[in-house]
Amino acid sequence: MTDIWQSAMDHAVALARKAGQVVRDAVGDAQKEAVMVKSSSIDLVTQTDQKVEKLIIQSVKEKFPTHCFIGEESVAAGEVCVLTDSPTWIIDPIDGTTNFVHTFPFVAISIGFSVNKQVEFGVVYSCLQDQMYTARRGKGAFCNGRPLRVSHEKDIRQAIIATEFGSNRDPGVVDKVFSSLKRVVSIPVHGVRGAGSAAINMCLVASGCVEAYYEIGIHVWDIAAGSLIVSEAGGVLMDVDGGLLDLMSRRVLAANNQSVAEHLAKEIDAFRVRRDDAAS
Ligand SMILES: O=P(O)(O)OC[C@@]1(O)O[C@H](CO)[C@@H](O)[C@@H]1O
Ligand SMILES: [Mg+2]
Ligand SMILES: [Mg+2]
Repeated sequence: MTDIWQSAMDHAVALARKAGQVVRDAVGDAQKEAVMVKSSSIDLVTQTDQKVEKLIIQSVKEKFPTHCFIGEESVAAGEVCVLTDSPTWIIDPIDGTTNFVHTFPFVAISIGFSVNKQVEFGVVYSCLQDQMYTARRGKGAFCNGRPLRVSHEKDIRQAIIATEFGSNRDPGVVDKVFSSLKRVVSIPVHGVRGAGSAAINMCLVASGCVEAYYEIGIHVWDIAAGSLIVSEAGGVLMDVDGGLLDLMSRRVLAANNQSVAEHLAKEIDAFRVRRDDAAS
């Protein structure tokens, strides 16, 4: 049976590769680039983020003129951020802009594609590592064409957990982030890591390198593609409170299996943040 979204997915992979070249060409010069700030002094954006998002959206518009977009830098420029049932490209042109600015080598282009609010395919290109992660709903997840499978570990005490400190440094939020982290470290788990990119953290879960990843404060463009890559690699997704994942809620927990996920959810202070689709 023909896959109606195959040509869109092929286009996404080609665009991610092209965008990755733009990012690789710029990374050495990133420190010379004007680094601008968005929601806070540590929420960074560069001209390369904006250039890559334009490149992707322009090309998709030419090929699929009826499709919709949620793009990180377009939303920052005032576009609405609402996930509808229409075919929608959900784009993070550089996930890991802080890494990009500092030449820390985990920088991804993340492209998710949803229809009826369900992610149909996800593409995450870790461009400095030249690792192309892809997933098509119902057809598995791959890295550079090699099938991905989550870790078999069932005991969270034998696990590595990925998380991030986030870009909200309000003292009350920092307290909550650290109290969760203290509980997780004290389970005790084998270790805690963070790549500085939600998309890459999710690909690490899908690859079996880490058992789980959680974060509060991410956006839909950080996790749309990665969420399908995790589930197609056999993993589970949920809200940090153990409920159903809501792509717009800015909270995510991805794990290799239900038992690790549920144990982790019990340790997290699941505070709420303003939703991506909150009316502005
Ligand atoms: O603004 P960017 O680079 O697209 O993305 C933000 C982000 O890198 O920051 C978080 C770290 O707190 C990551 O989990 C998330 O993906
Ligand atoms: Mg991001
Ligand atoms: Mg970004």
